[in-house]
Amino acid sequence: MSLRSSAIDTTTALKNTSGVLTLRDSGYLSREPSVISIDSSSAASEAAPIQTPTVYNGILQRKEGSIVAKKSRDPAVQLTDARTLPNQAMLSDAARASVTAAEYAIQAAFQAKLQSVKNVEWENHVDNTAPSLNFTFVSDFVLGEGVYRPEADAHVGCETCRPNMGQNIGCEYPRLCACLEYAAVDENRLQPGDQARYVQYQKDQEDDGYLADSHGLPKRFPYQRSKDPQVPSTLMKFYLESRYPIYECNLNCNCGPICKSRVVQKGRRVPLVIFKTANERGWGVYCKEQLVKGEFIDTYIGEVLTNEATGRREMLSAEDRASYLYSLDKFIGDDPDNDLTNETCYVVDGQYMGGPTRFINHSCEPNCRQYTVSYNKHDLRIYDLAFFAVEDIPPRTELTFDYMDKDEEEEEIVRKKREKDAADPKNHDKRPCNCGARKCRGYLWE
Ligand SMILES: C[S@@+](CC[C@H](N)C(=O)[O-])C[C@H]1O[C@@H](n2cnc3c(N)ncnc32)[C@H](O)[C@@H]1O
Repeated sequence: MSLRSSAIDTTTALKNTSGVLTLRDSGYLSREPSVISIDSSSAASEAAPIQTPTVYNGILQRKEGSIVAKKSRDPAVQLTDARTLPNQAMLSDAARASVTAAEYAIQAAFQAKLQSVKNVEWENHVDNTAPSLNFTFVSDFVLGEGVYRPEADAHVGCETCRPNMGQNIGCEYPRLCACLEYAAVDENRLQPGDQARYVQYQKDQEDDGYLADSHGLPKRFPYQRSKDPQVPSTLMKFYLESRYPIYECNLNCNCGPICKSRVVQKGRRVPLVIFKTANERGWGVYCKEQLVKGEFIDTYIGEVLTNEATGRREMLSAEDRASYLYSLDKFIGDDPDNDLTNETCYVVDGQYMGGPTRFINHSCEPNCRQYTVSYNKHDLRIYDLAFFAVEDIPPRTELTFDYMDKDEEEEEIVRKKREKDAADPKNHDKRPCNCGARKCRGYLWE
């Protein structure tokens, strides 16, 4: 599971059936001016199929929160062919105008957007820009058309567990807790009587992967009490070092809210800052406080799209644009019905909607990693993408993760491969990586 090398155009013009051009956001305050153009002939036709606008000759006015295209009756208003914009007169006006006022307005507008997000600030010590206004902070996944997710009250919870259990480690029934049905087996706690069952489990794993039946075998709880009194809990070493999915207890579990198997679901508690990087990586994120190894940071959220909807967005995108796409492909191959494939799995798009983690940059030697966290073991399509610190991270250190989620390699091996890749002309169109790590692979995506 990795961040996809894909790009989405930031154009947000949507034309609804009433012929009104609606901006999904305050795009007209955008730092990068966008030319919005519609074909005036197709605008008149209610019944015409929605198509990408091409040319606009007329006036734009603000109406009930939308930008509306309107032809002027004033003969003094000259028609402008939008295909030739910006024209020479506009360019010379722009060259003379001060941009300071616009920059302040954009900064203030972004600051206003941030008000809705607890414990997140932004700063820029590099230039006067602010992050794109064409982005809305949300607090959960926003399901796109054709995306289905069972309601939280339909999740299967652990019934054997008693209220207020699990204060130390988890539900305290490592063999029986229903939530741990697919959790990693704890080989250290196998009893002699488990042997035959364990051999069968290993065979099942070949076919069923993460969904192999491990009922009755001792399982690993995901979290442990932290040594730092400021940090409630940290991810267990096994999970931190593996890519095994983490199963947390849910709304329907008997164990109650203080069970230790509830961390990611309680949300971010650390203060984050979105900041402008100085080396062509756009915006990045740091935490104002010290993070300890295994500490939960936040989840990656955004619009959850079908693969077709993602493909449509990708068609419109420019190749060199930043990518915010995350495929939810963790359980491909484990689905007993084989319905889940690269073509049918959902994709999280953080470009237009998301949280502060959508600004986290890539590093080939990262200090964070993204883990699969599920509350509904029967839903293989939607789960949380949760970031944890994989080392102690001092305050104000940029947070990074590996977009390709690669295993660590020896520096010398990486160096040789990087040099070979750099010499290969077929790599010259690839996006270069500016992470600056000693083990940098040279490119963001393969
Ligand atoms: C998920 S976004 C991260 C936030 C982004 N920097 C921004 O300003 O919105 C991913 C994009 O950030 C840029 N990026 C992230 N890490 C980078 C790196 N190590 N080197 C170069 N560009 C990077 C690339 O444009 C990439 O497509």
